[in-house]
Amino acid sequence: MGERADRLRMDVDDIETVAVIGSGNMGHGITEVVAMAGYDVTMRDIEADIVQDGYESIEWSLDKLDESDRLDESPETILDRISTEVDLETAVAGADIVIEAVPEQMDLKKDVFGDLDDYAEDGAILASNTSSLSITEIASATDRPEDVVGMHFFNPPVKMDLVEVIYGAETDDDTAQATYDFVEAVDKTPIFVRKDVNGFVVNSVLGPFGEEAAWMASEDLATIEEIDAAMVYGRGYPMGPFELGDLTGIDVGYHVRKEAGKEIPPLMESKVEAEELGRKTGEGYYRYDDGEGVSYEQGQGEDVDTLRIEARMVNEAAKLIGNDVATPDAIDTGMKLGAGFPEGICVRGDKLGLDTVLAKLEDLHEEYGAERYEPADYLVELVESGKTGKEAGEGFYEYNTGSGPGDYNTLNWELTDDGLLDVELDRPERMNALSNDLMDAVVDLLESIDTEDVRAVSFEGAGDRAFSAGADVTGFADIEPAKRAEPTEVFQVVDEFPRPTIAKIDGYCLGGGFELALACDLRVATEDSTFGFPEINLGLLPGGGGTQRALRMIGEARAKELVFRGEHISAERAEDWGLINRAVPSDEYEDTCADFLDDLVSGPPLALQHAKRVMNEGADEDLDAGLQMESQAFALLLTTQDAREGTAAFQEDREPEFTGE
Ligand SMILES: C/C=C/C(=O)SCCNC(=O)CCNC(=O)[C@H](O)C(C)(C)COP(=O)(O)OP(=O)(O)OC[C@H]1O[C@@H](n2cnc3c(N)ncnc32)[C@H](O)[C@@H]1OP(=O)(O)O
Repeated sequence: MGERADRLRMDVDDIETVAVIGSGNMGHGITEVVAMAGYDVTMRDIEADIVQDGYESIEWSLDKLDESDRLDESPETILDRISTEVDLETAVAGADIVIEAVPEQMDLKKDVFGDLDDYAEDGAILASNTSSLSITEIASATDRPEDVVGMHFFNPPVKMDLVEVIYGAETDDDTAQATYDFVEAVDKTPIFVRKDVNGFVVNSVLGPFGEEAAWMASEDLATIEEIDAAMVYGRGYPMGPFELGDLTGIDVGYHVRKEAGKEIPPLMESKVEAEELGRKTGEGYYRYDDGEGVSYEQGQGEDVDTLRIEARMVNEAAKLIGNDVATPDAIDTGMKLGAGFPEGICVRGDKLGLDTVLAKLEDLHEEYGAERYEPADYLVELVESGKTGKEAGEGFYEYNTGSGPGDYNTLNWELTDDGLLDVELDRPERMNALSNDLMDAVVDLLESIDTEDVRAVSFEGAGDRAFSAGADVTGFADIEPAKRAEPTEVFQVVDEFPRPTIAKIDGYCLGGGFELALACDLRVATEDSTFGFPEINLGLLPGGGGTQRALRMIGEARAKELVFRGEHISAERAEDWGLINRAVPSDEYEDTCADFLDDLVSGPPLALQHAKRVMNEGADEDLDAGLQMESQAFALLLTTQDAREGTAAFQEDREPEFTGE
């Protein structure tokens, strides 16, 4: 066990050895994640056969990851870190953190925690992977509730990025912080749930998604298919509420609501009574065994009152924030990573207008008198103080009001002292797909930043899988064709930005993502990156300049091959065809990018600006016109201080210092 001078100063660096209790779906998934991150881990279950099944599932999963090149090490190396055990005392001996993942029954969990209290090392973190039970009550089975914390992985842990870190009533801050840091150390994204509320964050907000939909269908306000179609095609959710209910099991949500003493929508009640519980029983809201299964279509449900469902989710978020359970950022991260929402619910609330959301809830409350529509105090407070959302400049978040770039939900940026504007597309859970929000953020950043402070711009994608996998296809249903008939602003703004731009590409660079990279001046990629215009497979064409920029760059035959066939090409081929400047091995990538950027940042700003302009504009002109533009720019640059400095430095055999004057 790691040395700990003072157990209250628990730190992630103290954690070396992990025990996972339970080898079912969650238990073996968590074991795999922890071992992949380099920790020694013991997985324990009550019988040798059961724990062996879990181990074999890990072997299978690691092989699959290996086949698709998703492992940094061999499956054997990772498996070597995993041992299996049946005896609980042996399993937890020496473990710095114990993660319990036994079935969701309070009595069973309390038994396990009672035993952990006896056997686990003094000061070890005792974490429960419960998705719905009270951490405070689980902790009450021990004499050390300050060491007990919730650590809710989502299913399947290997694929899902989110982990909720939940405080019980007595959880020590150091325990919670070390757990949070440990989640990051195993390459997952943690969010704090600072109070032990029913449903934690994700299930609290997600609750009304299925429930309000069921109330609406119970009252014949719309059909199941209409509501699902409206939420998916109209509002961009990855699944309809009924489709999701059938997948997770209608009884699951039903029991959670029953235990919380909530009123149950009649449709949900009748499905549970008839034991039509979803996919697992062959019938739920849809019929699977004897029917066509999920059967909604685009265009259905255009009149469905989707605000009713979204207003209730926004209200849940407001309750969590007002009660200091979670921040808007944590909630939004949770909903995107844990529930696949196209954007955070707080961002969505701000866009809908919190006054609109409040008015909807008040109308419903007046009509039905039901507690579920009662507006959260915090929501009322925001609206009364004029913080009604994005349009007002502040809601759950503060927005940029035009006095310079601000913080963005889907994009991170930093301007270094030497003038590098470092931009990160930040939607790793969606392969950094370009949502309207993200494209607006890029435009806002480039248009509001003071160009004088910038010497070069670099774009990269967050996470380790993609630069960007294209425009966000889930938002296509919202686009009005008439509005899309003009070139998309973001590609123009990047193309015309008066400083050199570079795309740093590590992973998928597809569709609109590829077009963003092509709108940059230069492109450096890892050899493992993949490029392509898959739009044709969606019945579309590259709509962000791809047909035109690729054509001019690589000629008709190759551009048409890319666009017509929609196939992915390797970085090697992209380099060979002249689509990118360099394809380099991963271990040379950062250095190569740094070399490019050093040259751009220390180069003469005015000369770079004019070189970029005449090359961009000249590409569309005949040679004479292009040469004319070039000569004019050359003459103009001769009058600059930078040109004098450059020539003087050459003669004096020193490095020039360009100032842009
Ligand atoms: C004007 C411009 C037009 C366009 O750009 S149209 C879009 C063109 N792009 C595409 O068609 C690419 C779509 N994406 C893919 O084909 C695949 O992804 C990849 C090959 C890039 C990776 O495949 P895999 O490794 O199996 O990952 P995964 O489970 O498909 O993706 C992880 C999550 O990312 C979401 N996602 C990926 N690309 C997009 C996208 N373009 N728009 C919206 N979401 C996207 C997925 O759905 C999924 O999400 P979940 O985990 O919730 O299932």
